[in-house]
Amino acid sequence: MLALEHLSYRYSGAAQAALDDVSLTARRGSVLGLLGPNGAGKTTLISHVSGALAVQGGRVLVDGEPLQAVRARTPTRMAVAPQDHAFYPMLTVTENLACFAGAARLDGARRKERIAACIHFAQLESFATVRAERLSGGLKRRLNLAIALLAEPELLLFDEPTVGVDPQSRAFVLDAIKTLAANGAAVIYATHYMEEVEAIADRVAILDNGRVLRDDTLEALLSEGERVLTVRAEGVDAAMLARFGEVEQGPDHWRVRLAADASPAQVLAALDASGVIVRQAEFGRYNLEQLFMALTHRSLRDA
Ligand SMILES: Nc1ncnc2c1ncn2[C@@H]1O[C@H](COP(=O)(O)OP(=O)(O)OP(=O)(O)O)[C@@H](O)[C@H]1O
Repeated sequence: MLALEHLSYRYSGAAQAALDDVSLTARRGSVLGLLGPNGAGKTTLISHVSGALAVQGGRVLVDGEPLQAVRARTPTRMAVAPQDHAFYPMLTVTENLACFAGAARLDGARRKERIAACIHFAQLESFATVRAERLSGGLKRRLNLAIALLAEPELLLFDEPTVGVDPQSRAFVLDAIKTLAANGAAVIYATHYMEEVEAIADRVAILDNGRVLRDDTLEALLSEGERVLTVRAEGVDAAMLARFGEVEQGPDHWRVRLAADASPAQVLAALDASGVIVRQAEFGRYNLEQLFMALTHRSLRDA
């Protein structure tokens, strides 16, 4: 549904591009997890789709048509649940929804029906008459979600919607987003929590320094791990390992992404034959965190 093609963006005065040749697709019925540390470019990317930033280089297409044209004709086809709280703190939950329903040009019976449906979807019934400023962090996020859903958008973008949220609301928000995709929406979910991406995304784009390092199905990214051998040993050098696959040296270990025809047993036998004493060897799956570290040489949590 949404296609970003070679999108590049540099903030005025910035030394580095915030987005550098980013190409990605978001499909109906699917969650695209946008995973990257602070400063990776997630918000910049989302701001393009929300219309907050004008395209400098590349294209943003919705079903093949330029985003700007689609937005001008049907502005409510897409919605963003931003990182910040996007509501009026002095108004109650229902008053906020009524206000945003007006802005989305919903009226009459449909307006009433959508407000009730969104309150119900975000499970905010007990808080309908509570002023937004008095809600907990988790409830505020749920209000953000309810507002984003008012006009039944086909494309939904979430920017770190669970930051500062209690575990119960976090689980609720993740489930709700999964349901929206299952009902046919195209969802982009930006976060730096890889466990959330593992929980809800069908496809994952790993973003760092404005560039897409990987873009693949979650399954494909996770299955890469079956071919990774980590070794802790004295006296190893890269040349001993290079013929078995791609070699990386960590602070106290060597990691080999095994080539298709290499097995962990072959590597260990070769090290043994070279007189290396292996202290520890580990063969297993990459999870997203390890994949991220392998790609960027830093941790997602510390980044
Ligand atoms: N208004 C701005 N002016 C100049 N540079 C900016 C501006 N907003 C963001 N940047 C820079 O652009 C890069 C991408 O930032 P962006 O906010 O898109 O990243 P992010 O992945 O959303 O991170 P975060 O989770 O911290 O919001 C960063 O280097 C950031 O410092």
